[in-house]
Amino acid sequence: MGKFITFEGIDGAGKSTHIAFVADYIKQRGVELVSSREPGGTPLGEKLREIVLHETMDLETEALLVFASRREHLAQVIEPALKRGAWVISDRFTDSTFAYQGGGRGMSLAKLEALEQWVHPALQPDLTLLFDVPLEVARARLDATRDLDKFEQEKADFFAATRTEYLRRAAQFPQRFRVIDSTQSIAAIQQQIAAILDACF
Ligand SMILES: Nc1ncnc2c1ncn2[C@@H]1O[C@H](COP(=O)(O)OP(=O)(O)O)[C@@H](O)[C@H]1O
Ligand SMILES: Cc1cn([C@H]2C[C@H](O)[C@@H](COP(=O)(O)OP(=O)(O)O)O2)c(=O)[nH]c1=O
Repeated sequence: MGKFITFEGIDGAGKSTHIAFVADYIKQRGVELVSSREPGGTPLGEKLREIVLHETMDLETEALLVFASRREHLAQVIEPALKRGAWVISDRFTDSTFAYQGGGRGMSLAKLEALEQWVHPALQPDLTLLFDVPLEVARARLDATRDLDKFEQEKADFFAATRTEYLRRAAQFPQRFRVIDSTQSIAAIQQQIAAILDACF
């Protein structure tokens, strides 16, 4: 079996910045690597991503759509890759649903746990890198760079609740989570990530 590594954090925390670095670091070890993202990662999942990121909908519809995208991602990409011994890195996975639909929007965590049990009863990431920053830092980074999607336009209290739920998950599953202080410089963060990855080989 390969290894499954997920990247998490509130929008603007710096996740995307480090994915290419991690991909290169793993490939240098001669390991087959699959790099993917959620919502998305498959043709159907990418269609669902467009809908989830840009349309207003009932909260439970939103949760069901991200889990539908995930089921397809697992079936088509993640599970076959891990079985053949490849490593998979995913920009977001189920912790995002707990943080955004659970923490941010207030959906019952018990319902999300039921969906998680349904969609991937036996699989959890081997490693989850949680990029953690204060809200003001994330907001300033976002404002400086890009047009904002539906989630990125949410207010500070939404992201405060999202961040709190991420940190709760990290405390609940300390064996797979590594919380990275993303106020550090990019170089310092990459040094920390390299040390974390070295321990995985
Ligand atoms: N450690 C850092 N220090 C300063 N700027 C950063 C840092 N990490 C990321 N950034 C910048 O912040 C912005 C958002 O980063 P990004 O990786 O796109 O965040 P995310 O994928 O978590 O939403 C980008 O312009 C990026 O260059
Ligand atoms: C995977 C997932 C993502 N999301 C949200 C979080 C992000 O705001 C958004 C995906 O954006 P993101 O992955 O941050 O992409 P980009 O870097 O292009 O902005 O989807 C959920 O609300 N629930 C989920 O389960």
